[in-house]
Amino acid sequence: MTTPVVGVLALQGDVREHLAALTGAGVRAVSVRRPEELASVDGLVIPGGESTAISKLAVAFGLLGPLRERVRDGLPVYGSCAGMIMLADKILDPRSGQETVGGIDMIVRRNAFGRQNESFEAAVEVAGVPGGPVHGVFIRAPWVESIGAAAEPVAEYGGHTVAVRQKSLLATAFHPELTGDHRVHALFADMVRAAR
Ligand SMILES: NC(=O)CC[C@H](N)C(=O)O
Repeated sequence: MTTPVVGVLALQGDVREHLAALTGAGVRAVSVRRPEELASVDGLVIPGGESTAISKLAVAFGLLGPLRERVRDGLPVYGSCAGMIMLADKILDPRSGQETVGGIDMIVRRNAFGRQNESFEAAVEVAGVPGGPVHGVFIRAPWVESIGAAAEPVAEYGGHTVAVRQKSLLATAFHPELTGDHRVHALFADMVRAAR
């Protein structure tokens, strides 16, 4: 089987770090900025950054509709932090005009762990990631306020769900792409291979 091609939505956020982590996890990583680019990938990462900006740029670049369509058709997608917010069916405190792609049956609270200067790092056990806890970097991180029957919590921190999986969709409130540990991206790469 050929190596899967995984895109990173390159509108705003830490795109380069995800490209590097995906390469480290053994897939071919490419930037996605246009609908034609989205059409040709086997999986997609929505990076950390600012979900309001990513949402507005997705609309401006004509990507929101195609993103929703590909998610509906089963495209594997992994979202970290702002990307988790983009994958939520509902967010509690959207800025005006903020849209999500949706796909995961959950309600997410933005900036739930506090402001930039309340960012923190913690060891987090993630179901499906072997070899012990991952080093979770939480930067103005969301948490999952509530989760529907279709979705499965795969990590908790401080009494809150901080990672979720629903079929071929994966979301983490933290940023494994900033740590040099590629195990979460490797889990996602396996999900992409399984979906092909
Ligand atoms: N590190 C992050 O991606 C922060 C997410 C940001 N708080 C948002 O609402 O989009």
